[in-house]
Amino acid sequence: MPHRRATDSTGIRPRTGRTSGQDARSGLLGRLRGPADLKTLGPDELSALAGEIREFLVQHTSARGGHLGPNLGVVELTLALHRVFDSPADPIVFDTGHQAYVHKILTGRAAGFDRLRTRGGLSGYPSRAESEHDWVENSHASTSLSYADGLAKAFQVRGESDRTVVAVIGDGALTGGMAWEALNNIAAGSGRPLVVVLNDNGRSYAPTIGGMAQRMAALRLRPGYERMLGQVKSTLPRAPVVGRPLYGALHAVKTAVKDWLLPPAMFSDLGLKYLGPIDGHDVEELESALSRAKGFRGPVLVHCLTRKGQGYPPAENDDAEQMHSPPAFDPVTGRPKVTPSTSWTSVFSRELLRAGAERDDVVAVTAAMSGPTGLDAFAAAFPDRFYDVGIAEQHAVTSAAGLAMGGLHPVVAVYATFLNRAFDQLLMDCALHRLGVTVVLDRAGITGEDGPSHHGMWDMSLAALVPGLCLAAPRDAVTLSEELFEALAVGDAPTVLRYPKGAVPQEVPALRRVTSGDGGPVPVEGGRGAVDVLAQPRAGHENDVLLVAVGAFGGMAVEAASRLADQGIGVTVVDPRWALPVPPVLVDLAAGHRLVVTVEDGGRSGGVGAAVVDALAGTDVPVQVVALPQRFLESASRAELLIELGLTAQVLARTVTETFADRAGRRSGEAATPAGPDADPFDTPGGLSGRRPAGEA
Ligand SMILES: Cc1ncc(C[n+]2csc(CCOP(=O)(O)OP(=O)(O)O)c2C)c(N)n1
Ligand SMILES: CC(=O)[C@@H](O)[C@H](O)COP(=O)(O)O
Ligand SMILES: [Mg+2]
Repeated sequence: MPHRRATDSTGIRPRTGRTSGQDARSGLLGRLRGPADLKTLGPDELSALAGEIREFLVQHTSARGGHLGPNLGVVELTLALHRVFDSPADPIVFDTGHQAYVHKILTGRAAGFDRLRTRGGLSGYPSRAESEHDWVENSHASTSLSYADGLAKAFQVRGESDRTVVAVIGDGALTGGMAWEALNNIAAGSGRPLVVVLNDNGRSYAPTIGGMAQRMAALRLRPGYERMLGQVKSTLPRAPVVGRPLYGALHAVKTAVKDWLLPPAMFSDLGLKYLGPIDGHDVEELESALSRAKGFRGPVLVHCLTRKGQGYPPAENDDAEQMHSPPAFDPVTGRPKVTPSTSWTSVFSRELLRAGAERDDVVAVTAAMSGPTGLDAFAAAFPDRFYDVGIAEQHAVTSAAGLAMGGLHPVVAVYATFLNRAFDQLLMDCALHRLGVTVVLDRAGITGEDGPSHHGMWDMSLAALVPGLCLAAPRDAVTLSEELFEALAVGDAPTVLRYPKGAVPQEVPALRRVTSGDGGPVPVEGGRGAVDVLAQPRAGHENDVLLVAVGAFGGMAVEAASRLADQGIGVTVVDPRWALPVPPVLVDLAAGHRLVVTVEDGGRSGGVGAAVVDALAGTDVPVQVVALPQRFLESASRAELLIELGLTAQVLARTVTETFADRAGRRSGEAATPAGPDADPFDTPGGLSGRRPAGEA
């Protein structure tokens, strides 16, 4: 349904120059202390406020990036929500939470946007520490309806029948299976006041896929629907003219006419009352529908048609993603402020395209993120071998198992943190059946400003649990290409590749590739099992330290080795390439060393370091594991967090120096670090976090 473009009434006139919290204190925004202040505003003030909010959003996301498109699309919706419901008594749960900036502005946090998504600043997602109005911090999609179902049941048990739970879920998030598990339960909760607000802008990043999305798109495009709706609406006098009661009655007539014309079978067949579709940019219409929904005192779905990027032409006209989550950009043109350097994602995209051209059994699967994971080029070149399954990682992995059973080699590209969703599918649907499915994990390790539920720090611990699964962590573009093609050569086990967010580092060349140890040649299948030596010590120090650098930390380890050589400590740096399971040749290489140190961009519990400790348990070689602490890491830039956690060449060198001096002679086979999963590896002597080595700034 083509929306009245807000630019007609609230067109954004972005100001150039520095943004400042000052604009949070000017105009209507400046008078806003909290949701209660909204209830006194009239239609014209609301329209003006919507315009101010849009301008505010553009100014503040342009500084450091952020979820501009989604938030521009929910300005009127969020205004109406806070005018109809009484947050926080009535919980408003935002699915994924990336579209909660307006909610934050309306709940007294506008001034904090100067430091949006910065270390210690305003989170880009709801934050319970920030406000009583915030409920869910997890940014993984499709969870809101389950939270809402639980909250509604809790209020029922506690006899708090005057409270209404509201869940705001996008059409994309609604493609997640968990959402339908929840809807099935919500629909049965007749006595529980729960309003599901479907924020339907027709897109995740790209247009939302699937039969449901097609059905809902039809609601917008149905011939005559818009005209009919317009005619019915135009006969409908505005509330101030006839008074709310009559307006409400006439509105009910209009809705009944629509329902009759467009019975929303999807939801009503579930037993869920359905209101809509509503113009998601008409505050008056939204308030009327939401008020009716609130009055229903049971489960009801309000279907709001919105537009991602509404009111800001660069976002409206961004056909790819409608500025879903742009990096810092020029507020006037919408163009990125910085031209991105070659990213891991772009290298993967290029190499997968090459694989697709060489092999017609290679197919690609995305969970609604073809752009961010680098599948767009493959999709354009091989549209019949590309599948977007929606925000449905579980389905993505098991349908890939089906693709493999059918004789193809699927490549499933997801962000590392979202693989958590599909662990059982990887374990039981892929590995148990010994299927050649390749999962490529972008944003592995510390990601940055998206905070704790986005850091990709769990994948190696999960992968290590899966019998038969092989995980590779490329250290640069060359090894990404090698290891991708090695993965595609594996037809009898799942393979995983993982690399971090951002720019791919300079090539880290190998001095040599070791495929066998003292015990004679080690079976190296298609590259798996071979280990790259990246640096080796001067004569006479060959057995001092073996530094096992996983993936993108290869370059840092080589630099640390150089620092250590200056201190007379000999370090052999190796990249295990296929890091899980631990290559046998690595065990051979470790033998005889006075100390083994592992360093990885992943959680310490059950990661590569833990696996190396296990592999060397029977030897007399002490092992120091350097990894991410097993806790939820804050939101900050990747660079800030790496420095804060001591994952730099300088601190790594100091750690090795301390450990070497202090522990290299310890009793046989004992891990140099207490390997308890909750022990913070950085608190060991010479540890990294909390206590910095002497002389560290
Ligand atoms: C489990 C999971 N997979 C993928 C993502 C990445 N992601 C963030 S927002 C988004 C699109 C959400 O679309 P929708 O729910 O329609 O919200 P909109 O952005 O359109 O407001 C995706 C795929 C995620 N947050 N969680
Ligand atoms: C909310 C969400 O999950 C995504 O939009 C994510 O924020 C994008 O992350 P990148 O910016 O790293 O692609
Ligand atoms: Mg959407």
